[in-house]
Amino acid sequence: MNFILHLGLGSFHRAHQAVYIHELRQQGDLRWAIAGGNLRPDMAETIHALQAQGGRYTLETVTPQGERSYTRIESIQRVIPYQDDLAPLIATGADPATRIISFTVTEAGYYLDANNRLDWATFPDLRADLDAVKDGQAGHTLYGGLVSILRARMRAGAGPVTLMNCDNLRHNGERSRGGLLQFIDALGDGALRAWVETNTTSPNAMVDRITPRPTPDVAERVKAATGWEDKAAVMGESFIQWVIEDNFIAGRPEWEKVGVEMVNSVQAYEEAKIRLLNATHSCIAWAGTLAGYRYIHEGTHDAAIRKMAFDYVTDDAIPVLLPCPINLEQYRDVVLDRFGNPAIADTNQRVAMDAFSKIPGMIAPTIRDQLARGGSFDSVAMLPALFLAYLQRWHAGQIPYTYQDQAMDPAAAQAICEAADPVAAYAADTTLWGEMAGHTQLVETLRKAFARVQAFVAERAGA
Ligand SMILES: NC(=O)c1ccc[n+]([C@@H]2O[C@H](COP(=O)([O-])OP(=O)(O)OC[C@H]3O[C@@H](n4cnc5c(N)ncnc54)[C@H](O)[C@@H]3O)[C@@H](O)[C@H]2O)c1
Ligand SMILES: OC[C@@H](O)C(O)[C@H](O)CO
Repeated sequence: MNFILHLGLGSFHRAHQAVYIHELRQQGDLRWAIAGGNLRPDMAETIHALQAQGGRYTLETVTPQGERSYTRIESIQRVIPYQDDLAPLIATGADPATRIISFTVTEAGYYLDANNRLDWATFPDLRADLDAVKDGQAGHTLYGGLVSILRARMRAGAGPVTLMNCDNLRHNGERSRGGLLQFIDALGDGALRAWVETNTTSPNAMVDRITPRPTPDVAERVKAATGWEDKAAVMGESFIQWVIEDNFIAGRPEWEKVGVEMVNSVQAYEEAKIRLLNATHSCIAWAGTLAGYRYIHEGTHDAAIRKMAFDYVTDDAIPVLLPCPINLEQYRDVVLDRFGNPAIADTNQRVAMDAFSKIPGMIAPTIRDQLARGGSFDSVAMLPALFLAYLQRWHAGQIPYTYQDQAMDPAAAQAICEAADPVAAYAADTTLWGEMAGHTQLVETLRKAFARVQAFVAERAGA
């Protein structure tokens, strides 16, 4: 049997990649299975539960009409519990039966700046990881972890392996490969660099299925529907899509038999997904939080919030994506319908997170493209303006949930909020804006957008 070693055994992997392999196995193709674990000591309870359940768990899916279905997923054949030296993960990665190493480590797990350079200055944990790997310890960022695994694989002569990124990141294969090679260069390991260049490929991919953080009621519904006491149940929308560039150096599952689109270039799909779905999702989460909503579907059904999202896509995002083989107006409408499904009950908390990675990765590119073509970017500017208002609430301790942001420097965020001119300070932040930081048109457009956001917030406060 061939293995995919997956790093980052979160909800999304279990509602997406694991489902496709499960479906292949259900068709009788037992040639591939998944081994998975985390690079960090998080989700200990879920990993423990998964291990106790032999890697099996129930997936609940919900259609736009609210119909629910339950499937017991059996493709994760090996659950690798976390240990500090990552020895079991490294051993699995160095096993010749492992032909693909895939990963979901969140958008914040890549540490790249707008020029695709590793941002050592902003992310001290990256430097700490490099030092740990230099000292012969296992790395715990994606790059340090992969170096530990790939060095062991090279030494074991275990052969080529595909590195498959499944995160929402533009050019996700290429960019994470670039980060990995820079990390190896910083280590000064020329032999590993040469081995990686010859023995690995990194296909780009677009992944899609809204997968909320499972709440206790998922397990309750699973129990009621199946009788199974499942401590690792997940839920997602019925919609699912995966488009992958067909660039696998050591073989791959016959994914096309279960609906995966294998293509030469994923670019049109990823741009549509990142700009029309992910950026819009963040818009609704930030605006929805400011308006006092808890769930994404509530903000989606609020006419003012829906208009901000619709105008952003229509006025500013679609024009810079044309020409495009995808019908982008239709894509926009389907996405808004998906967000509006109350049965998904996805929270603003999950979607609002990691803005300091999502703004540069998902929103700034549209501003950059509009600036380059001399176009207006009033509608897209509403998104970062919403986040500035959100950040000010966070600073005032008024966000009604914990805001998580791995890329945010709290001191820099505090300085923005306390500045005499917060808009100018925000527009000057290089983590968010790269080379556009401080650009006059950026400052002025953000200022106008922020005034509109303040009017929206004031109106809601008075309502
Ligand atoms: N949930 C969705 O709707 C969805 C849909 C499409 C794509 N994705 C992608 O999957 C990612 C994870 O989503 P999820 O729902 O599984 O989240 P999750 O919180 O359930 O899991 C996050 C996983 O990432 C790992 N991780 C987090 N930060 C890391 C870091 N800095 N270095 C190494 N590992 C790290 C954790 O160990 C965990 O395994 C998203 O950030 C996104 O890129 C999610
Ligand atoms: O925008 C937040 C994402 O996690 C989103 O749920 C996902 O990308 C949908 O595929």
